[in-house]
Amino acid sequence: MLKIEKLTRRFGQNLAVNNANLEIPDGQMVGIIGRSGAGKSTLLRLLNRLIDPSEGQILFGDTDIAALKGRELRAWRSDCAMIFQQFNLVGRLDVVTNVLTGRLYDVPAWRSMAQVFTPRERAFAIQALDRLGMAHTALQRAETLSGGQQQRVAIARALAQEPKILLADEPIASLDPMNAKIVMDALRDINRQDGITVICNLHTLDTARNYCDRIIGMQDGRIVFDGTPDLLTTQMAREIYGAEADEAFNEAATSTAIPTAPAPVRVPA
Ligand SMILES: Nc1ncnc2c1ncn2[C@@H]1O[C@H](COP(=O)(O)OP(=O)(O)OP(=O)(O)O)[C@@H](O)[C@H]1O
Repeated sequence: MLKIEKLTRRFGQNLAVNNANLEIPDGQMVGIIGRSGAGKSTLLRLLNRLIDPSEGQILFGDTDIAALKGRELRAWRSDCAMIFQQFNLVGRLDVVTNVLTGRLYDVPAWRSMAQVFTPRERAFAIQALDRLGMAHTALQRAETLSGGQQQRVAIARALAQEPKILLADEPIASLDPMNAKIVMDALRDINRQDGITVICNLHTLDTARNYCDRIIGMQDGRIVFDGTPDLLTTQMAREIYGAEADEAFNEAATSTAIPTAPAPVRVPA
């Protein structure tokens, strides 16, 4: 169980996360929605301690996450893998090495600097890639992959950490609908098959509704909705998104619906 109590993060006078309380049982798939600047990314970054809370508590079981330091903090960051909108792969490195960096917390410094990994670690990385349908790209440089493929590699890298929680910060915001669906299906499979808790910031409402057991709505740093998708009325969703409601409701733009025809190919001039 992940529990946050009165969690607050200030940037100067700005309350990015304001007195948030949540209990997330193991194995849930949670979508966080809200307009730009609502505090979604800050909440995720607090959870894996990329940033520190100004006030409040983060508890995982009996562990006080906000108090962790040094090796224990590194172990928590590894337990709590994160994927990002922009994938954050090292473009000039091959795919399998990118995935292996997911295990660096567990590898002595000299081996990580020299990028020396054991056959067992390599086999584990290939297995993670295979789950995402990406094993055939193992020796390709990451920068040669499409955005959708890069995000699948980023998920494989997260899996290589053997996390308990997977945090995803707008994982499909840069992807076309077909790739968005592949990535969301992969996150759901990992959640269902491995029992890993998935907490995912999502901009489009229909994606949150289609994939998540639970939706959390944020507005100006506060949690203003917390419930199952069927409890989120259109009126409530419109209030959460405010001026961005039309964009968030616009399924054609970034939703996970499969397009009926292939996207047009742009021919270079
Ligand atoms: N490092 C920072 N320094 C100063 N202010 C910050 C910082 N990070 C976030 N903020 C502010 O905190 C608030 C919440 O930002 P956050 O990125 O968490 O929102 P968000 O809901 O994830 O938005 P988006 O969907 O645009 O990513 C915003 O007002 C933002 O400007």
